[in-house]
Amino acid sequence: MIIADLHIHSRYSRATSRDLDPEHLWLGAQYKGIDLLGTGDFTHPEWIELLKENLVEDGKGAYELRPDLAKALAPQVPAACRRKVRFLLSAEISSIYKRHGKTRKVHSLILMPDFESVEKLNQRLDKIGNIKSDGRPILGLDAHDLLEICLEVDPRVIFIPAHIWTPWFSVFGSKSGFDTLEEAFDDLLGHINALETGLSSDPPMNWRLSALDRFTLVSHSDAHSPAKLAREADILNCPPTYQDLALALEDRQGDAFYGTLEFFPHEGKYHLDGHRKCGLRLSPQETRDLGGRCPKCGGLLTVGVLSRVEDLADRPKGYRPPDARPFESIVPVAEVLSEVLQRGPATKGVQRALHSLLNDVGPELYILREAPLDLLKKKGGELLAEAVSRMRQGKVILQGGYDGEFGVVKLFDADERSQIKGQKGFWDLAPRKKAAKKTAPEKPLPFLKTKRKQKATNPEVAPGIQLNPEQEKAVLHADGHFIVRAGPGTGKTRLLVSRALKLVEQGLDPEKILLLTFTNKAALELTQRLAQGKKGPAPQAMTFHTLGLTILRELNEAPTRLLDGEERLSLLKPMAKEADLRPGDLEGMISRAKQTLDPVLDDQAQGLLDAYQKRLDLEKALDLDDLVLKAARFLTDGHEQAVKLWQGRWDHILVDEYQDVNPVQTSLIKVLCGPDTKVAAIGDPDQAIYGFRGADKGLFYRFKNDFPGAVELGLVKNYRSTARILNLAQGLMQMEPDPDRVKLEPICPKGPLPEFFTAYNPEAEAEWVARTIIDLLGGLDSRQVEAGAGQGGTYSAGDIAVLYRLHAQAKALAEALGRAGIPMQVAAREPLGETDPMDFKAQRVSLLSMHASKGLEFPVVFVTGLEKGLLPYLPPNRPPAEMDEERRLLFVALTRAQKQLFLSRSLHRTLFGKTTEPDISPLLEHLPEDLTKEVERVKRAKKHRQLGLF
Ligand SMILES: Nc1ncnc2c1ncn2[C@@H]1O[C@H](COP(=O)(O)OP(=O)(O)OP(=O)(O)O)[C@@H](O)[C@H]1O
Repeated sequence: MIIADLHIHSRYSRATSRDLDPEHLWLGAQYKGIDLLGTGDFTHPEWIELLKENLVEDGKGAYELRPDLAKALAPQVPAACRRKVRFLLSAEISSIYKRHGKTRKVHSLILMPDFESVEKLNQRLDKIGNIKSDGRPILGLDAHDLLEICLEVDPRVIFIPAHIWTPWFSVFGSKSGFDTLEEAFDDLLGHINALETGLSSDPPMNWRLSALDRFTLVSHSDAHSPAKLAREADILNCPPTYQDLALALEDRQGDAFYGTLEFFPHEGKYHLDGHRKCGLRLSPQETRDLGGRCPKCGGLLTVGVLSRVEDLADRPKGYRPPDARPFESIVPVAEVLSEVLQRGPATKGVQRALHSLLNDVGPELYILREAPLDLLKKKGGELLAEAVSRMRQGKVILQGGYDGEFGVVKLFDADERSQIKGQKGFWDLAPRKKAAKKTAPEKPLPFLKTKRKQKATNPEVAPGIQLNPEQEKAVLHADGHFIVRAGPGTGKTRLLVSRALKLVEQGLDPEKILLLTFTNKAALELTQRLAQGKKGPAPQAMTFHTLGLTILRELNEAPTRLLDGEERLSLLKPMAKEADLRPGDLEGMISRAKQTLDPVLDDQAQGLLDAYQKRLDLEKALDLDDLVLKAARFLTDGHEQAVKLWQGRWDHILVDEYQDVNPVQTSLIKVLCGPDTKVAAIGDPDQAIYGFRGADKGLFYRFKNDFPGAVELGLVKNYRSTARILNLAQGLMQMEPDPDRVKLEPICPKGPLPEFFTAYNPEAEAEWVARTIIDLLGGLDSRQVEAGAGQGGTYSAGDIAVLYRLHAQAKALAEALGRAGIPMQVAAREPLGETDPMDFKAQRVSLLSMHASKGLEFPVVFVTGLEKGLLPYLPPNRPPAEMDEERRLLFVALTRAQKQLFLSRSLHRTLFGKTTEPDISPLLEHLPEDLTKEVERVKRAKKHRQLGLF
């Protein structure tokens, strides 16, 4: 028989002992009596490097400590404890994701046969999330998809749902788990052969679920320090190799998997139910009687493992399946000695006694399970022998743990103890100073004390949702051109798609309908929504650029080369130098000139534009601006043939985001109109944010002139944001009066007040964002949950966006979120290179610029850097950004939020190498104070420790 402990952590995991390196693990395994040990944390790049240096293959399918290291350490191992220790490569991954509308937090234990497969897996995971900041990384990846990736990397993977009953972080967890394994793993469940039962449950509890019969029930320590190794473990009846382990777990008939060593589940932190804050420990029945609410504070009770098992069980208490494996319940030797000696398990006295037992008797598991009682009596005294004997017979006094509070397992009560002779062992003990303390209390974490209660506010939007009367009016509008003025969240995209589909439904050929938008992303989204649930051809959605290119191609005017932004800039650089201009400024000037058919330019500008155009002509190249410009010119210049081809090709042209059009785009639309073409434009002048690029929101107001006979419609019902978010956003816009603006009507409830945080510097601001996100996610690990973060948890990382004015702000934010282990992605400015297909599925916090947030929505939005200089942006040595446009940009940012909005600014800011102490953004200066709630200020930035936030 061999003992295996496959789930442990290294020093690279959060809140673990510094001693967790390969050498200490090797020593620890000998003291405990472990033959086969998981390495833990193989996803961490530094740990895996260390493992590669310090472990060698044993030639049979496992790893061992490098012989020279083992030799040097050998004198530290008592002769009675010496054994061969093998390692297998293991890791734990935390998946936090939304599935079927609920946030799930599921931990998985993964074993891989060799370094090669580990590296392949790490390469894939590295593309999906942050595996560098924590040995137990948090990914926004569905546990099912994680298993799929593992299987793709190496079908030999051993994938074990970890500690399956813990309330916060497991597949059956009461807080964020599933009711069945099928729900969690679908089609891939067949690849799972084992389940880890965790400290708070033992085999008899698991036997009550017939759904678990098919699985091997395994137990491991999940140790965060060498002392905790093997507090639970597997007993195997096979050689210590990867292959044999895999077979043992798979073969439920054979006896290669013998059984397990178990904690008394009562000692686990989540055995019973209760409310730690209120000091309430409850049985499952009591919880049920109380309706799941704490009678003292009314808060939700934490439902423990026993309750959860009873809820899901289909068999009575005491049922034992025919092929159930044996198990033994053990109490760690240090805890036994702590009772015998009546001092804390970590005290010197207990440690000394432990060492002498290791020398005289053997490793801890041998002491607990096999050592003759006579020998224990001889080496440790009668009380020790009695304690061990009681433990072996299960004669223990139990007080169940609950809501993060460890339970208590005692071997004697006070009277019994004094009746047994030879109380002390034979160890030489210093006088006792303090009463024994069972476990060191865990330090509370510095969470913000802002309490937030979350209620679902937005109505769940089903695909076939009803249009409201104003939307319907626009969808069905039949007479000529029209423009819809519609604020944020009023359903503009929905309206466009519905109108296009309605026209098809009414019998119009889909080819006669064109939808126009600005970005590839928006075009793709429209295309997908148009295709949804429809068979046959759908109307076409494309960008203005694509339209321009299509027209030029058909007219045989397509360029041989198309210059992207970067190529254009490098072409402009020498010209800019000569003219003593910044390349960016020259590019802006040229681009703006190309947004109108007849630009009015001064001589210098005209000269530069001509010179640039000559270079393009030489290379037979066009830039992106040229696509629309050239197409529009070709058609407006009266090329008869071309006009014939294109005019009236579409009966309906639907234009999204009309506030962002430029004069060339409008000219193109106009020239495409035949006598029967109807243009439907939709937009929001309050969201016009591309004036700096040549967009002209005046065109929105001039629509009726450009498209004669047009009428104006409006949408005012906002389906996205809570009333309080809208109050703030609309309050902001009052500084830009517009008699035609209509007040938005919130459909969602009031919601919480947006919170405003003032930080000392950008790092502190970023840390606040990270802490608040952890709180919103309900904690990323059990320490955070136990410190009070568990009240949140209705959100997943994908529900959250952090917005900033400049990409330069992203660094501090990404670093803080990365250190905290929060799954996140910084929106790339340029198109991404190669991405993992699973990348699209991963749920992460989005870090993106306010401009890039246009058209998106998130349940929770942070808008950071609300300072003068950033908003409005005052670039050094260049004209300041236009105040009104910056206000609209902020309006766009605020109105991305559905349920919760957080705002922040910093008292110091370093930009372009200069540190300033900026005032609050002047955009916010005149806002009534009661539109936001000020939250705690951070005075000084804390120095970062390796553990980041904590
Ligand atoms: N009639 C409706 N009933 C319920 N929900 C709706 C309705 N119309 C739109 N919505 C929902 O309102 C939200 C906002 O819609 P959409 O994204 O189309 O807004 P938008 O007007 O394009 O916003 P923005 O201008 O800010 O980008 C979406 O979640 C959408 O599903």
